[in-house]
Amino acid sequence: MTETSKHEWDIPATDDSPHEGGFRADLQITTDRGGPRYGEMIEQVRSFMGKVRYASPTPELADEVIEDLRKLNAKLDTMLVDEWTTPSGTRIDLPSRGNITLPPYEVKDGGPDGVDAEVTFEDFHLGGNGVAHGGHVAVAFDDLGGMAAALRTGGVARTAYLTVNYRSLTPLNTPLVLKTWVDRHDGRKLFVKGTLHDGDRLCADLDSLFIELKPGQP
Ligand SMILES: CCCCCCCCCCCC(=O)SCCNC(=O)CCNC(=O)[C@H](O)C(C)(C)COP(=O)(O)OP(=O)(O)OC[C@H]1O[C@@H](n2cnc3c(N)ncnc32)[C@H](O)[C@@H]1OP(=O)(O)O
Repeated sequence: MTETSKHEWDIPATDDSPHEGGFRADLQITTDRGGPRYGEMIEQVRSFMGKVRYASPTPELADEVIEDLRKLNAKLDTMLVDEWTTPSGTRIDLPSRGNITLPPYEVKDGGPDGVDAEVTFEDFHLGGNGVAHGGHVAVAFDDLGGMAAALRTGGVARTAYLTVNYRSLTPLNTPLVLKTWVDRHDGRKLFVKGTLHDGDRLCADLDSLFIELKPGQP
């Protein structure tokens, strides 16, 4: 483990919250980790990734960018922590909880009845012909579908299946409305539905099953 494991947010395992596999029952949600400008840092990385998708650098510029990135990677190498203590994924004050791997979304409303979010697929999420890659649409549904399941049960659920029906093209750089809700709840099984709209136009819909995890389930 790295030096940073000594930080106060490194939560020890307890009988109530075993860490072997699965998700931690008491994963701490904070807005402190990463500092006040962590969101800006994520934004810069997102912007960079979008530019990489479209840039055609000269060999000289590629050399420069490689050197710059080596330096940035070396800086972050000094600050690596485990998945439970990184701010990425728990910064609920930031779009997509500060998780760089998700398309940026803002939860407008969320509770046991479902989640209402605004998601924007950016240049980085380009599939082809100027519209979003279907895989990124599925990622957004997976996370926000999982959130609807989690808010219903108060525990963490894992995707058993996820069917996305692509009904029309999903534009980039446009705020879209993504809704998910638990359609049926049967024991540990949560059947979650969802929709993605650009204004009145349905871009995609979701049919999925999430299974509530048992404590310590790998
Ligand atoms: C603010 C913070 C918010 C935080 C919000 C954060 C949200 C993040 C969400 C991200 C979610 C992910 O991407 S999770 C990563 C992607 N998913 C995975 O890797 C899952 C891999 N698969 C598994 O781990 C497992 O197969 C499970 C956990 C899904 C199920 O295994 P299990 O727990 O042993 O349960 P099992 O007995 O098999 O199944 C329970 C019941 O479900 C049924 N079942 C299981 N799988 C299926 C299936 N594919 N299709 C139909 N039915 C199924 C079984 O028949 C059974 O029904 P019956 O006999 O009881 O009737």
